[in-house]
Amino acid sequence: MGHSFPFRVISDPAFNKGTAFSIEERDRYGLHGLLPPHIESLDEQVQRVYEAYQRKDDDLERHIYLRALQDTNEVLFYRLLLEHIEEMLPMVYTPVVGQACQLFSHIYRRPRGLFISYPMRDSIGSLLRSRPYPDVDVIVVTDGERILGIGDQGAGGLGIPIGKLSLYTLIGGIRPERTLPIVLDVGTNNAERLKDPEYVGWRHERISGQAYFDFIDQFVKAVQQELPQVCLQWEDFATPHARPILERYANKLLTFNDDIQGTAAVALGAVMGAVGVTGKPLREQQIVFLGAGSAAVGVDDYLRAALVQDRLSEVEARQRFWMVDKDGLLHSDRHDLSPEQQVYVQDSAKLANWPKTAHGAIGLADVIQQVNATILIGLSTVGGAFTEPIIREMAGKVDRPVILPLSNPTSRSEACPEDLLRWTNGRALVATGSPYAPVVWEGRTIPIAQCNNVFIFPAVGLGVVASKATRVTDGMMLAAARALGEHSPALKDPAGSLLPPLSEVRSVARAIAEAVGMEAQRAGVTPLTTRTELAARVQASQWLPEYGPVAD
Ligand SMILES: NC(=O)C1=CN([C@@H]2O[C@H](COP(=O)(O)OP(=O)(O)OC[C@H]3O[C@@H](n4cnc5c(N)ncnc54)[C@H](OP(=O)(O)O)[C@@H]3O)[C@@H](O)[C@H]2O)C=CC1
Ligand SMILES: CC(=O)C(=O)O
Ligand SMILES: [Mg+2]
Repeated sequence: MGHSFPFRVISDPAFNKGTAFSIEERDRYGLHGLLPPHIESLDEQVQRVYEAYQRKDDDLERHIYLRALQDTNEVLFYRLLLEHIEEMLPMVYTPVVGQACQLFSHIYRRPRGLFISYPMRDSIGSLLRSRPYPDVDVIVVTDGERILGIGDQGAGGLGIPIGKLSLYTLIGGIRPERTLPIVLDVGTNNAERLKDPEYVGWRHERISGQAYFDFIDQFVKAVQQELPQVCLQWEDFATPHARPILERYANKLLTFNDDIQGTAAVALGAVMGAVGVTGKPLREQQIVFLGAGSAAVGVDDYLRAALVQDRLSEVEARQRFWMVDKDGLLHSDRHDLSPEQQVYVQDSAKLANWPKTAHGAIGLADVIQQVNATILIGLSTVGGAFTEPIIREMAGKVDRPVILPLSNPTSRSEACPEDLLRWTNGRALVATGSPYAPVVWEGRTIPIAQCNNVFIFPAVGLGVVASKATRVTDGMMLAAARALGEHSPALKDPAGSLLPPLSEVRSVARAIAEAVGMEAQRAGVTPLTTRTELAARVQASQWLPEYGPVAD
């Protein structure tokens, strides 16, 4: 038996106001009796749910509580988050969302988003037509294979698109009912998930090779047919799939890969802030990376573009990168590298006298010993890899070492800020992928910036929606990075954070969205308008969680 509309209005999280429904609305929708008689304001509701939240005594329970609130009343969920953004972002996003993905099958409550599983590959169009709301501005899709730094989570990976889209709404102001999280369930190679009797995904090893790419093609075609204007964001795909997918579709639809392009833009923004503090121009930096996967190579590509803009030749710019992966430094004698990685190899002839392992590999410690590194970036998934000797060695050769351990979640961070500041006598300029509390050093409180693509993707979403762009170009992402860099508190105060505080993230998102929209016009991927008109559209498009009239 289906529900009548009066019941739906309180069971649909996009329209539900709970105890805030007015007398007129209660009359109109027949809600008397279903709700307690006292009518609350949104502020009173926020107070009540915050009290309930504070009663939870572990982070996973806090995550579950917030997700349940999101599935009950979205305005209230987003208002609560907005008022407690620093406290709650880690609960809906990294690090706690990692645990939520691992335990997805155990904490699953209500449907949100779409499961598109491989056995249903010939009905993707009809699965998309089951979406709860007709108009969609942004899809975040994952196949669950490289969830943060914790690997293959199969269908549990859906937790990431749900979390990312919450931030598109919270920060970018994309209306909640116009977002759609999707998991492409192509199986899992995670033995623990496969043997878990409660696993909710398709119990099968991952589909690979041509069959995998054909499936992606079927998905993209169905999206183009059903939602031709949507922005399709790829998230947490493993490197062998992430780059080919991006290259195949970037020029054909409104799409981007957040781990490659969003990470690159935020890292460039943070580096710009850091370079402003050190006083040493970008063209004088030597940049060492631990990790050479899709995130790291994405960051290389944008930093390289910035180095060339700073008057280095293409060849000189490439030589500034020292990339270390599991098999050591990337150099010209290695035959295991992808074309994107080969751009960053060092000439092996120059390394002849460097110390090497028995297998001929050059590790991070040796690179730091041989090179006067000024910037050290971690995108390796290896918690604690920036050890005390490595950091002390680096800090012995540079006044203000820039150290960015960017891997997520917290357990995978290459170092914790407190150690980095201790080992460098408070001189390091630090930003991390997951959030950390400020560090007190010799009586000074040092804020730790969260260098995470959360500063970019919601703003890019807002920019493309407001400007009606039809593509996301690298130029638009670089414009986002520059706009973010200009908001670095460190530019005004050398003791300030490299990136803005979360309390300013919505206003910074508007500035980034404008820069993205202007660059989209320059690139010819959106109709022309004035900066003033664009700014007005950005402002008007950024939804604020407030109760409005209920749609009939
Ligand atoms: N802060 C942020 O905004 C973002 C952070 N990230 C984080 O970045 C990390 C990496 O993501 P991604 O590039 O997509 O993942 P990949 O798996 O593609 O990359 C990991 C890289 O690290 C290397 N690596 C693994 N173990 C070691 C080791 N012991 N020593 C040296 N190198 C090692 C891998 O080498 P090999 O190829 O040889 O295995 C690979 O090059 C994740 O933790 C993710 O959470 C990602 C996006 C955004
Ligand atoms: C932040 C992010 O996108 C990641 O760690 O994968
Ligand atoms: Mg990611």
